[in-house]
Amino acid sequence: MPKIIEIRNATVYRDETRVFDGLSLDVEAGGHTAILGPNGSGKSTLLKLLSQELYPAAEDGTHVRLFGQERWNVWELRRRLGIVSNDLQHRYTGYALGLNVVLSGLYSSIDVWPHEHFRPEEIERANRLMETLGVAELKDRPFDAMSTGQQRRLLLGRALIQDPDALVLDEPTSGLDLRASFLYLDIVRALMRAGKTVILVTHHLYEIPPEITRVVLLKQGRVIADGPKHRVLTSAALSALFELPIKLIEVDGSYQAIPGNG
Ligand SMILES: Nc1ncnc2c1ncn2[C@@H]1O[C@H](COP(=O)(O)OP(=O)(O)OP(=O)(O)O)[C@@H](O)[C@H]1O
Repeated sequence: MPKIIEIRNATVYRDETRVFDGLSLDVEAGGHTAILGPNGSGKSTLLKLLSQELYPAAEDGTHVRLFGQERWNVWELRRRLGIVSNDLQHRYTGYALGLNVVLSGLYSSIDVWPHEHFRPEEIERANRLMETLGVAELKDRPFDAMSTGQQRRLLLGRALIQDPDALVLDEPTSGLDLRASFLYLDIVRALMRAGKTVILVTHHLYEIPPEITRVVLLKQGRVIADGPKHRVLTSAALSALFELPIKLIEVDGSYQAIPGNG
C-alpha cells in the first residue's frame, strides 16, 4: 500500500524565506503521528504542502507524494486526506448553517452552493455525524453564532463526511477551554481507536493523546527527531526543541510541560 505522505528532499520557499531545505518525511497508514514544532518551525508550511497549496522547488530527487501520487485534483485528495486547520476555520463564512458546514465537505467548498446537490442519504449521514460530534442542535445555526469549539467540531464533521483514509489536525484544541479541549480530544481518540489514521500537527504537548504512537520533532524546517513516542518525548529533547529548560510530565499517557530541568 502506498504511503499516505512521502516527502523526499523537499526545498520549499515562502517568498524569500527557505522554510524547508531537503525535508524528508514519511507517514504510513496505521499508527498515529504527532508532528511537534515551535512557532516558525514550518508546521503551517507543511500543512500547505499536504493541501497542495504549496509545492517544493523542482529539483532532482525531490517529490511530495500523497497516497503514492504527486499531482492531485484537490477534490479527489480531500476524499483521501481530511484536513482540519485553523486556516480553514478563519476562512469559513459566518453565515453558513451548521448542517451545510458538514455537507460542504462533500464538495470541499466553503458553505454549500445552489449547484451542489445532496442525496437524502448524504444529508442523513451529515445529521448522524453531527449527533456523534455532539453538535446536532447546531443544524440551523450560522457559523459565526457558534463557539470556537462548536465550529471546530463541525469542521471535523466536514472532513469526516468524506470518510477520508487519514485526518490531518492542525492544533486541534487551540482556542478551546479545558472542557472543550478534553471533549474534542476524546472524539479524536475515538476516531484513532476506530482505525482512522491521524496526523496531528501542533506545538501543544497536551494535545498528544495516549493513542499517538510516533512523534516527529520539527525545528527550523528540519526533522530533529522521529520515532516511537516514548523515545522521542523526553525533557532533554523538548528543551532542545524549544530552547529552554523544560520538564516533561507524563501521567496515564498524557503529557504536560513545566519550566525547569527535567
Ligand atoms: N508568506 C511568507 N513569506 C515569508 N516567510 C514566511 C511566510 N510564511 C511563513 N514564513 C516563514 O516561514 C517559516 C515557517 O513558518 P510557518 O508558518 O510554516 O511556521 P509554523 O511552525 O506554522 O509557526 P506557528 O506555530 O507560529 O504557526 C517562519 O520563519 C516564517 O517566518
